[in-house]
Amino acid sequence: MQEVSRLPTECTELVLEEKDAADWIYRGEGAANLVLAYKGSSPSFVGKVIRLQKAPKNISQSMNGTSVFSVQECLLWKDTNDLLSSTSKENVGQLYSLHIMSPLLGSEHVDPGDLDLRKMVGRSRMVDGLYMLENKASLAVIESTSQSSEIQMRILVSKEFLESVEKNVLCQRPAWRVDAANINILCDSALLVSDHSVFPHGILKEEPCISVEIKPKCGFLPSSRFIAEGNFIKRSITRFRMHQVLKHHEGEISQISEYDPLDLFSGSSERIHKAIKALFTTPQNNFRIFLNSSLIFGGLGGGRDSTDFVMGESFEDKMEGIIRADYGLRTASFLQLVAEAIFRSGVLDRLLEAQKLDLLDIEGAIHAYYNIVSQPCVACRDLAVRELSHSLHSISLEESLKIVRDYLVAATAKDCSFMISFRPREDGDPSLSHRTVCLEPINQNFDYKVNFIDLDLKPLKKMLYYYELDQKIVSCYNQMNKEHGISDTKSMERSEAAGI
Ligand SMILES: O=P(O)(O)O[C@@H]1[C@@H](OP(=O)(O)O)[C@H](OP(=O)(O)O)[C@H](O)[C@H](OP(=O)(O)O)[C@H]1OP(=O)(O)O
Ligand SMILES: Nc1ncnc2c1ncn2[C@@H]1O[C@H](COP(=O)(O)OP(=O)(O)OP(=O)(O)O)[C@@H](O)[C@H]1O
Ligand SMILES: [Zn+2]
Repeated sequence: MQEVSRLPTECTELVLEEKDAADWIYRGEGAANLVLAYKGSSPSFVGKVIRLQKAPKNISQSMNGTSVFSVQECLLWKDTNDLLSSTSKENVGQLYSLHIMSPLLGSEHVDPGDLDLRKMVGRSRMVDGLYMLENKASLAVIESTSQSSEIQMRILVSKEFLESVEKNVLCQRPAWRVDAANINILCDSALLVSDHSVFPHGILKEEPCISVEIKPKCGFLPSSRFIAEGNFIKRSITRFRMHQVLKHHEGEISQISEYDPLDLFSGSSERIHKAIKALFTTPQNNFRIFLNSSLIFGGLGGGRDSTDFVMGESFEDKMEGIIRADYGLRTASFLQLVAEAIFRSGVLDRLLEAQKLDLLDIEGAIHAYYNIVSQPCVACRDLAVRELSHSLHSISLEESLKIVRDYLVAATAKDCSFMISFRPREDGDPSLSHRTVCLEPINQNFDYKVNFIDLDLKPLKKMLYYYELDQKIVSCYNQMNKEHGISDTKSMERSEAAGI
């Protein structure tokens, strides 16, 4: 607690009011949050984005409303520092990202920031070597070793600010996102985080920064012994690829993605390159590119099925002055650069390990879930499943909690995204503040950094939904295979031929 007294005591409260709304512009959104970037000049906000919670219009979509922990969730996360004692449930996401996801993925890739602590209000305390500054709606978490930086913090937002922002961004939001949810205007705070599409101070120095956002999804094939025989296809085709078939079947996408997560997570530079090229061809909501924070490629707001990927002039033209390759070669060079940096960073190795915490697959974890909620197991209504999995219903509560906890952590790792940002490095620049990668064919160096985004806690009550969706994905895939005369064996042979 002593060190905390070194922190400034005279603080000014930060509240975003209606008059501030014009300074915040639409950056993007997912199912649960809407993100705004700052275009004003206040030093407190330059280089930041705010993440606002959304409120689903349809109650059945409100799975993410983790405003209150259930009794079982309290059991699940009881050993996680501070998660349950947080004064505001909105802070849970931050603590989860800090205490659970950051150690798994590497703290250097999880939300570094440089917000001025003097703007922080409220009381402070120290927990496990971390400064926690907190008031009713704000929380900053600062590593005790950190000189001047925070990780992320909440700021207060007025209802009028939210209403005004909601109006301003409406025309930029994809219609299907507008239909699904609005900004939650009952929320009185927002998460303020570093804008990962720029380098710190990049805007002020006017250096070009090109940033790629990738949602890689699950990068391994499950091998759990609890997978039912009828679902064996899961061992040879990724969930992503099977889910594509379902999405296509349901008209959610008009084209099957060429991307296969197994390539991206393969650890082979050639296959990573193949994955990046496939993502560029069929970006869906898995790939977008920003130039100086503006989207230049891919769908805004989690575009599901954009066919018009490039905004304005061609991507090749946009790379002029950034990639020093001849006209016609810049796009290919850039994709090679992205692949090379991902390969060298090793960042996906850690993400894959986190995803693999899902040891038993949902077909195993679902039984542990029912042990925890003490309800009749829905999966065991099927006799064959009951026989295969009966051992899971005799394990201890602690074992069940561990299985489900690990499953949910893995679910976050399977759904998060990362942003990899590049800025050309001046020849002869001796500073070594970031990692550097060289685009060999043209001998051009770039600084790069990698940051994970969307490391939210998944609610326990999603387990049944996960089980049902999994069954739906597999049965749709099997059905399509049957209709097209492709047997499981043939699918497996194809996968093997593709080197999977
Ligand atoms: O189940 P999935 O794989 O479809 O993942 C959902 C994502 O769909 P997609 O990546 O397009 O297939 C989905 O993304 P979109 O809304 O489709 O862009 C969400 O990320 C969802 O998470 P949450 O409900 O916001 O916590 C994701 O749900 P979780 O399964 O991660 O809980
Ligand atoms: N820190 C950040 N820096 C820059 N851009 C960001 C940042 N956080 C989010 N974004 C942008 O905002 C978009 C939506 O954010 P995010 O993925 O956190 O939403 P979400 O609703 O939690 O997503 P999901 O649908 O996966 O649950 C991202 O796709 C990204 O383009
Ligand atoms: Zn069961």
